[in-house]
Amino acid sequence: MSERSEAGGVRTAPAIELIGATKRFRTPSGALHTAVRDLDLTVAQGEFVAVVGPTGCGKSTTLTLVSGLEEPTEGDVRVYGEPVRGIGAEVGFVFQQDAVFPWRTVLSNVMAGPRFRGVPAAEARERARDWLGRVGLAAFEDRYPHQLSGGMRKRVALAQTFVNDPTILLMDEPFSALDVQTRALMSDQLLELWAGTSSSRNAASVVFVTHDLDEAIALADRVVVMTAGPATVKEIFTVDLPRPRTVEAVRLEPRFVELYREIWASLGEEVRITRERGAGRAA
Ligand SMILES: Nc1ncnc2c1ncn2[C@@H]1O[C@H](COP(=O)(O)OP(=O)(O)OP(=O)(O)O)[C@@H](O)[C@H]1O
Repeated sequence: MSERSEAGGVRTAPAIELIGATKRFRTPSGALHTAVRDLDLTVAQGEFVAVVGPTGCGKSTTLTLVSGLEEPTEGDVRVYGEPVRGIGAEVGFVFQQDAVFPWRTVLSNVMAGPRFRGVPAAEARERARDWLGRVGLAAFEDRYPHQLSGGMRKRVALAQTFVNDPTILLMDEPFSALDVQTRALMSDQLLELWAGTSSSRNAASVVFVTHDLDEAIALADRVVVMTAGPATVKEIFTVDLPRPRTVEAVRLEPRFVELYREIWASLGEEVRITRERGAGRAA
């Protein structure tokens, strides 16, 4: 049996397990659409896994199964060895869209999560300020989201997520709306924040969905290639590049280029299948 951190024990189960997970949705016409099919994936505690796959194949649906927002139609989804039931307190999300409250200041946005979880205001404020410092926004705590750049808003979103001390981070194309340079800086910042959790008992495990194979290799310990929809795991590649990494430097390593070529051979085939099926066709 897995032990929970509240008991102070060491958890032995993997952070995430999807075992034969299948998800079918009923479409507006009443037909059943399979988004995820018989998917097996295990994410170890403290591991950073990137998920790549053709557009519409079922990557986001896979994340929603882990988050507890959706239940699998068949199969099991477990977090620390326990079946997922509803949204777990240990799970943090970062999506493509900003999840900031526009009417609240930066500080108030970052405090919102801990306050919602019952942390007293003074402590929540202290924790929020600590995280705003770590993401380089200490001087901006009184600003409103519309007064920030896209990259700064993303940093607020990261602070908002990490302040809740999640041990599972689900990230769905979190940086895709950013320009290339800001994106690289954000990726480095994410790697730093994630590495900062590794010395603690609650090392964070990350599942990072992206369309960008460069980003996937630069960030992850393993890259999971999904099939054309319905999504299932096609192949998993171990990224044997040393850490700490910075995304701009790691891209120049010969091993990076080799990995890119190997993974693209697998991913490109699925992208072609999806294209041949034609945009918008339901599988
Ligand atoms: N709630 C839902 N009801 C019906 N169909 C859904 C629902 N959610 C997702 N789908 C369908 O499931 C399939 C997979 O969608 P999903 O968003 O998981 O793909 P994705 O790989 O994340 O896509 P993208 O790469 O474009 O972001 C799509 O065909 C989508 O239309």
